[in-house]
Amino acid sequence: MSATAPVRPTAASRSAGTLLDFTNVEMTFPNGTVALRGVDLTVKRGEFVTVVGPSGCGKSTLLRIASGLEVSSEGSVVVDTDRIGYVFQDATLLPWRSVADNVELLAELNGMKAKERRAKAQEAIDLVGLGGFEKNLPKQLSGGMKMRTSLARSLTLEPELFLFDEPFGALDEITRERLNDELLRLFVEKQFAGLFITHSVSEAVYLSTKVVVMSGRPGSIVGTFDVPFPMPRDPDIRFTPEFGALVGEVSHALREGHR
Ligand SMILES: Nc1ncnc2c1ncn2[C@@H]1O[C@H](COP(=O)(O)OP(=O)(O)OP(=O)(O)O)[C@@H](O)[C@H]1O
Repeated sequence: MSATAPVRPTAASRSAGTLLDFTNVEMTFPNGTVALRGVDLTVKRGEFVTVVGPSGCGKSTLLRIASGLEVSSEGSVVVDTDRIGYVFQDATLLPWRSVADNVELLAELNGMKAKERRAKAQEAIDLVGLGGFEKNLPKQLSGGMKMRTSLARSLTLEPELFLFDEPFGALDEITRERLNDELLRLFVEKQFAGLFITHSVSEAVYLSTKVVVMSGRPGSIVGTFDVPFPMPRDPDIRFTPEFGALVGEVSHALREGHR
């Protein structure tokens, strides 16, 4: 197989509710760096899939290929939706725009009419708990509030598939845990499918219906773990022996894949 941009799905994958399907995906950059090799990955409706792996193993590359920002050099990538949300490591807010105007940006770029996008933005702002901060500029926000603004901006487009590139990595633990709970609430309420990147194994297990472990570069998948805990999740689940045991198993696979 040769370089492939994302393509539309077949009837079979559509009926299985598959939104994203990677088969034998490889990524070699023009400078010869092989970032991904033989990656098979699916994300279906109702799933929240988290990818953990060592630094530089190709996690962001995988997300960029899923979003269409990058084209894989080998393999097939099938994406069954146009409504893709993307939240980056950095909130990427425009410093001169207020929270409300930042949240409206994607809808504005997509040509949504002013009245509709204002209503959508306000709904998204309320959903992420930023009501009352609409007029604030980014410099007047905490790190957590910036990420909430970034989340709200993507929510205005009502994504079916939401891609998250380690969005909470720079936040303190309390804020991160709070945002994990907010994200789970949104996942249950808005019913998007998620593909989430993190370095934190406990964050991965807490958020996900499935955790995928990648090896060191070139990244390939060395383990897949179904997470059996029901949604919505009780934050105290983190302190149960079952949760600890699964975190242990994923951590073990991560260490093995990094040898
Ligand atoms: N445009 C590019 N050209 C050449 N090499 C690249 C390019 N983009 C990424 N790489 C390389 O590909 C590998 C994977 O990068 P990527 O950012 O996907 O890793 P990552 O797992 O997300 O890393 P981290 O966890 O540190 O964010 C790295 O070695 C990186 O240097």
